[in-house]
Amino acid sequence: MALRAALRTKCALSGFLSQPSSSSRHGRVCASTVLAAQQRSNSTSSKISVDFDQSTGVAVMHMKSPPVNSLSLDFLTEFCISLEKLEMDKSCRGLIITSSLPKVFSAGLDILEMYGKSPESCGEFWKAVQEMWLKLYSSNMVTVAAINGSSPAGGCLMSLTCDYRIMVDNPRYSIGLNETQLGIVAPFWFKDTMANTVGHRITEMALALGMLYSPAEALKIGLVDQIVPEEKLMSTAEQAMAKWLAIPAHARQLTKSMMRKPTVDRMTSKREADVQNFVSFITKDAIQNSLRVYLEMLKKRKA
Ligand SMILES: CC/C=C\C/C=C\CCCC/C=C/C(=O)SCCNC(=O)CCNC(=O)[C@H](O)C(C)(C)COP(=O)(O)OP(=O)(O)OC[C@H]1O[C@@H](n2cnc3c(N)ncnc32)[C@H](O)[C@@H]1OP(=O)(O)O
Repeated sequence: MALRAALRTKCALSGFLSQPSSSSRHGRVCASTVLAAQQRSNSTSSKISVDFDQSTGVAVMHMKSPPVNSLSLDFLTEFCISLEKLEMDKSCRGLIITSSLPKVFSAGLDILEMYGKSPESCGEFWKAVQEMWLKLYSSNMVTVAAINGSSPAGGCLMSLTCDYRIMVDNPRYSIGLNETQLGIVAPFWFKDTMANTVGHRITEMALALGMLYSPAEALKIGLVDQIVPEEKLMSTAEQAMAKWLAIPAHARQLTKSMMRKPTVDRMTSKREADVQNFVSFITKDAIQNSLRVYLEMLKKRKA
């Protein structure tokens, strides 16, 4: 509810995909300049910026929340607002999600939202995570993840909700649902999303061992669809997008719905119980202790 309220308030306050400003009142301008301005629009919030090209119907969402694009409540709220606005704009048919930060696509859920927080805060946070997944997994747009850095846990989930994943081929980057390494458990809908992509057995091993895969390994098991050099990432994403957009929209959307609806329905039917499960699990002393140890390990690794 809090997320929905925040969405309503922010939507009312901020103009999204701000109307391209015509410079014609300042005198004569080149027609192509005006056309280009009319065809592109930009929206920026503190953690997300969106470039929308009306001539292609494709928006690029840049995650820009240093240091690691962790999915905090604020980040998720902004993310969902941006997504909802794009979804409502009938001229927007495709979305590419990428990171503006070097080396990291997204570090996954913000651990600080789960550590030392009240049950109420944890509950609100979890609802925002559910909302992000639901919106992306059932989006009518073609969604492409352009993964230009590491993408553990919630970052991997975000990528998995897209229709197509392209990752930069850099062996320093990794991707996977590594929750068990933190002493926590990926919920059933994280598991379902991965199993829908790479199959049951690979998911079983990957989740149990908290596997993080290099781009080449991820390609091998089908966790990503393509790996490319960094400089080719966006052009490859645009090519993939064009291929998906060439399919008649209603046929593509119905097919996506047919493939994903059982997973979405399962999650939505258990949504409340899932929040309760999360809150009771994450606030346990033993789990809090595991998160503390993991946070310390992250800090030590840095030192
Ligand atoms: C029965 C079950 C019922 C219900 C379900 C219950 C449970 C729970 C399910 C929860 C599902 C959880 C999903 C998640 O996403 S958990 C998050 C997992 N993420 C990670 O493990 C990633 C950790 N981070 C890293 O590995 C690296 O940071 C990364 C991304 C490779 C980048 O490396 P680098 O560029 O070197 O950056 P640093 O490591 O130096 O990090 C910089 C800075 O950021 C802090 N940080 C990193 N990741 C996170 C994070 N996820 N959340 C919060 N903060 C993060 C890090 O500590 C550094 O902080 P500093 O203050 O030292 O600058």
